[in-house]
Amino acid sequence: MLHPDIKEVLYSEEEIAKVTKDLGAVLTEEYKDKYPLVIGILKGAVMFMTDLSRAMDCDLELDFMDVSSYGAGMESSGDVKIIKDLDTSVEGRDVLIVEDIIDTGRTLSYLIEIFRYRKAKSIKIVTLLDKKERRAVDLQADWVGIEVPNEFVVGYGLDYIEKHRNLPYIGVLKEEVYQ
Ligand SMILES: O=P(O)(O)OC[C@H]1O[C@H](OP(=O)(O)OP(=O)(O)O)[C@H](O)[C@@H]1O
Ligand code: HPA
Ligand SMILES: [Mg+2]
Repeated sequence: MLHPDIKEVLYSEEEIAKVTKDLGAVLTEEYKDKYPLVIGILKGAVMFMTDLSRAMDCDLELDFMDVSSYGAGMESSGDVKIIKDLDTSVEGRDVLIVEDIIDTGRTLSYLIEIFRYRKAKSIKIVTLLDKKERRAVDLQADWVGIEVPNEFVVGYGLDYIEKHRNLPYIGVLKEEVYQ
């Protein structure tokens, strides 16, 4: 049943699974002899990371990093903080950053700067969702699952004040929920 806070489902569980499987096949080819360090950005990317990595039929290493730029609101502050760093060194590694959504691009441009400074061999980005209209900095993903309209979306990892990450689909919140 549709959650009462959700106005509309944008992408169903089945559509997300198909996009993820297709991206997994492309990434399998790209990384089959590279033993990449696949880095999920907590918490939003958790669902996508677990499904995508299982769709990649090659050896890889998983790690997680938690950065925050949004606080509790709906607007990125641009002030990115590391909440949890990686356990692994990126030096000399082929790094694949996994994100649930790119919005302003600030989170990822900060991470790319850090991984460059730490001497990663290559740094690429895969994101399930790309909200291109909202970009505030020059940042492009290498692989995009779905381009999303400029609406606040939740589900499949994405939250509104920590809620709705567990919805199996991606939907748009009703205005009355955040107004
Ligand atoms: O392109 P940007 O404007 O930087 O926004 C995208 C980032 O914002 C969200 O994370 P958030 O910082 O809200 O934390 P969360 O993943 O724990 O929800 C999302 O998961 C991305 O990581
Ligand atoms: O549309 C969004 N939904 C949830 N979290 C987000 N972080 C950036 N954009 C979004
Ligand atoms: Mg995030």
